[in-house]
Amino acid sequence: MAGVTEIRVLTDEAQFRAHTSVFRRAMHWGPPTDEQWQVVLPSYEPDRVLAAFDGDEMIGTTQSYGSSLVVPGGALVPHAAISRVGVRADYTRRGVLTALMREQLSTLPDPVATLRASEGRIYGRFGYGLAGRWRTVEVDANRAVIAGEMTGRVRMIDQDTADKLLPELHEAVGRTRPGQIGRWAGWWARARDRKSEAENSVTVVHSGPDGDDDGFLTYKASGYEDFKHRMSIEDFEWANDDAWRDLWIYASRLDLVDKIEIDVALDEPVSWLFEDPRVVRTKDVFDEIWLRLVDVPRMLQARTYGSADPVVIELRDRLLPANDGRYRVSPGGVERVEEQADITMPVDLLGAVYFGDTTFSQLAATKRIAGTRLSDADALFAVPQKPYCGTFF
Ligand SMILES: CC(=O)SCCNC(=O)CCNC(=O)[C@H](O)C(C)(C)COP(=O)(O)OP(=O)(O)OC[C@H]1O[C@@H](n2cnc3c(N)ncnc32)[C@H](O)[C@@H]1OP(=O)(O)O
Repeated sequence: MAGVTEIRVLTDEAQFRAHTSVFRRAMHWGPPTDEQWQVVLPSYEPDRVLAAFDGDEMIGTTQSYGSSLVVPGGALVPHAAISRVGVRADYTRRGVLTALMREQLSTLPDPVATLRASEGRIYGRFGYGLAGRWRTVEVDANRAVIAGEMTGRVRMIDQDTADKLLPELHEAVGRTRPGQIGRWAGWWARARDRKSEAENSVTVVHSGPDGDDDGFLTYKASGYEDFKHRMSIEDFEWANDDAWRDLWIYASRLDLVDKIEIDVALDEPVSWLFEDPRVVRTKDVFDEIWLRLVDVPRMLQARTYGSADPVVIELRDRLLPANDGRYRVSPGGVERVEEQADITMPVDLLGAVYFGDTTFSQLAATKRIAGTRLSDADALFAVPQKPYCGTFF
């Protein structure tokens, strides 16, 4: 659509509302009502909203939310959460999204971006790699026995208290695992609204023996049948193993609950909690984090590495050529070099291995990358914990 599509930064509320409508239409949803719009508005952050225009008509959208991201080793880096990507159905497959992505990536203030993809084939070409997945598990609550008692205390809080406490608790306990992100004001506004719609949404907070709050759980029940419910855990964060285990004890001992459903990290050891590990069944594994390394040198420096001999990676980045080049990765850090490369790969696949959800050897087996010294690269990028975000946007 060269020559017709113009990308503009949107600045006022009327444009933001049109932006939401164009995106929602692309998703086959209707425009927001006045009431819905009041909930959506706080998610529009100045300088982060882009739209494609054909003359005066808005035909495509994208935006980002300012956030933070935990990388392997525990550092927190500024992060753009990308959302509301849509192109009007009468303008698709003419390069509108390509123009939006180009502009967005070249103007982002953050060194890294992530998104949740509606389809698996859209974002690789723009340098996003599938970097983390979640596992949906179902627990048979009737047979779910956890031996022993709680070490701390769980208390139920009302909605007003949750509105104040959860953002603070998330800052304190919800940004420890690689892949977890800071939540922005608009995210909390949507979460509050969803909870007020579901009148039976409940939040409990955990405190340890010292009395300090160190975890929380938000859940709701549905599907009442034969006096039993299905319980969905919608938000669950903790600072330590005791808080995690105590909150699971609470959930598994709730009366009138038949099944518990929750999305967890691939390596969360839920089955080991229960006397009978078969009470936990994996229903699905699905992609969660699509990661775009925007400033590759900075992001490679931000994470830590395992011990192995150094490896030189030659990187190609079609949309951000400043990232092109060779990087020598060693346990002590990363530097740009001119020497011969061991492994050659595009930026989306560097995103895929960045959190350690997949490995260089696995990608080489599929012929997606080529190279030698793959096991050294695997050891350098190996992580003790699988990535998981747990914040949907
Ligand atoms: C983070 C989020 O918000 S996820 C939500 C994403 N939005 C949606 O799914 C809403 C419905 N879909 C849409 O709005 C549009 O189809 C979009 C945004 C996915 C794509 O927009 P388009 O303007 O058609 O993309 P564009 O024309 O730039 O396509 C670039 C390339 O990607 C390919 N492509 C685009 N969308 C898809 C897709 N859904 N499946 C497969 N290939 C695709 C195109 O074929 C094209 O390939 P080419 O360069 O080899 O010719």
